[in-house]
Parts: sequence; C-alpha cells; structure tokens
Amino acid sequence: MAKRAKRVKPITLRNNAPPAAPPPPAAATDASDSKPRGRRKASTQKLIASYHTLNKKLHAVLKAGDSTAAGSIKTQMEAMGGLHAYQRASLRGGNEKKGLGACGSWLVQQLRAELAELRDSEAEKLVVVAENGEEEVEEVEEEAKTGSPATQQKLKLKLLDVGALDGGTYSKQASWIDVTSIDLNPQCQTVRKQDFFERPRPTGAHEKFNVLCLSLVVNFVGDPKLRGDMLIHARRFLLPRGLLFLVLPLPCVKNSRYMSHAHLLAILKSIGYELVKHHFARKLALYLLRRVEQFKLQDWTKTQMNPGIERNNFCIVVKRS
Ligand SMILES: C[S@@+](CC[C@H](N)C(=O)[O-])C[C@H]1O[C@@H](n2cnc3c(N)ncnc32)[C@H](O)[C@@H]1O
Repeated sequence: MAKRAKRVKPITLRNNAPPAAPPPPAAATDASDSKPRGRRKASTQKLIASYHTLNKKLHAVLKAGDSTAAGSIKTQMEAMGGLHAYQRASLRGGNEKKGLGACGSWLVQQLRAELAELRDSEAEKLVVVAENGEEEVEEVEEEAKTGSPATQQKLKLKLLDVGALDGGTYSKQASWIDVTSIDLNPQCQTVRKQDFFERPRPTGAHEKFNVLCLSLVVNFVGDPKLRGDMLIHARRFLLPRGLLFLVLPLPCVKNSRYMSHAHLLAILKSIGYELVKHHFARKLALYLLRRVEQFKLQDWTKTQMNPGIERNNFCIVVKRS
C-alpha cells in the first residue's frame, strides 16, 4: 500500500496559538473560502498580488502629492476588502505553500544554536533575564554554564516580530523566546497595533532585542526608500550582535531588474548587518543577519542590473538623511 504523505501542520494551527481575532468586517469577508481549492489558491494569489501593486501605486501618488489618485486607489483597496482581506489571504497563502512552516523551523534551528553560543560567550550578558535584578544576572550566567534547567528557563531570547499578523509564529518556542509582536492591523489580541516606523527609538538596552523579525514585511512596504528606512530602523532595536531575520518572496532577489542576492547583501552590509546564513526555500528567501558596529552607511539608488521584461521591479533605496 502506498505510504501517505506526512501532513505539515500549518503555522496558524500550531499548539498554543493565540486566540483568534474578532470576525472581519462585512467588506472583508472572504468569499473565496467557498470556492474549490484550485480556484481559491488562484484568487488568494491574485488578491495578494493586486494588493501589493495598489500599495506601491499608492505610495507613488502620495509621494507625488496627487491626492485624487490616492483617493481612487484607496477606494479600490477598500473594495477588495482592504488590509484585512490581504492579511487573511496572506495567512491562507502561507498555509497552502507551507512556506512559513518551513521558514519557522529553519529559523528555530539557527536561534537554538545562537542561544547555546550566547550562553558560552561574553555575549551571554545580552540574554534577557526575566524578572531578575542586576546582582542576579551574574549568578544566573554562572549557572547557565553549568546548564541547570532552572536557569535555562530564565534565559530567553528577546524577539520583536514586526508585521506579526496573528502573532502565532513563535508560540511553540515560548519557553526560550520572549516575543513582542506588532502589526499595522493585528489579527489577534496578543499582537499590539503599531506602525513600526512610529515605534520610538529605544532609550536603552532594556528596549532592545536579541532578534528582530521582518518576515514578508519589507516587500509589503510600497515605497523603496521606506524599505531602506525600515532596515535602518530595525537595526536600532537590536542589541549588539543581535540578529535580523529577513524574509522576502524569492522573486524579489532572484527575478528583479533592480535587485539580486549579492546586491541585497551589499545594501545590508552598508546598513550595519553581516550575513550569518541564508536559505532559498521554494518561494521564499530567508536571511539571518547579525548587527555589526563597523559599517559605512551609503546611498543606494534604483539601478537596473538585470534587464528583462519578464522580471519584476522590486528594489530597495537607501538615502542617508
Ligand atoms: C504579508 S504579511 C506577513 C505576516 C507574517 N510576518 C508572515 O511572515 O506571514 C505583512 C504584514 O506586515 C504588516 N506591516 C506592514 N508594514 C508594517 C509596519 N510599518 N508596521 C507594522 N506592521 C506592518 C502588515 O499589516 C501585514 O500584516
């Protein structure tokens, strides 16, 4: 008898997943749920692609000061169900391609290694010791070397998940990752409603993180200059040697006229990140990057490097201000 394929649990159905968001407004109701699977997948992808296109156009017309065009684009976006419908489509798309589940486990492996390294090194001091005062830090670090389970529970990586959507991505790792989740339009009560660009700069190490996650968020931002700003802003929230986990759709680095893997790494290097590891999954490009202190911020413009009409326009612009 033929073996049955192992089912991968979708990321949104994991154990300890936070409570579901309140029902969407009528305009955002997902009519495609009743469609056959193939058609549903196609309409999900179409909705995501159309939303991205309109979002990019909106940024462009707003930049040009054309409020009439902006109004008309916003109306089109609302007619599609707005950000809420886009987010629901993203959650469905993630389940269908199993990409997020895969990228979750790839990251978890890296972070486990990171935590183990942190315990053995000077950087151990960067690990957050929940609910302990200063004197206890030394004690806990000493214990960490002996590997006592009680201590291991106290040592957690602090992670900021930007664009967390339903906030469930790291729920299985709650014993060793302390997650703060934000999104423009949260799909769950544990995710704070906040525009990352408006998150105030940290005033000290206690407001910084060991890891910051930008998973499918940079490509969501319509304006290439704001993408660069987002990467610069992210670095401010990282502790020294902290990690940025950046996920982009694979075509952003593999099939863009204005971007390539090497170009992306060069931009990131100039912003103050060095590559730890990367992985190209079927549909996603995953990057784990470390904050470094020695770097030279430079401007990056939109420059065509891979001509071709079949290619996309994804790019990142950096402008020192
Ligand atoms: C495609 S979803 C990605 C969700 C999730 N991170 C994942 O990997 O599946 C992009 C999310 O980023 C959020 N987002 C975009 N710009 C943001 C910003 N400036 N601040 C906070 N969230 C933002 C959107 O609201 C949306 O929920």
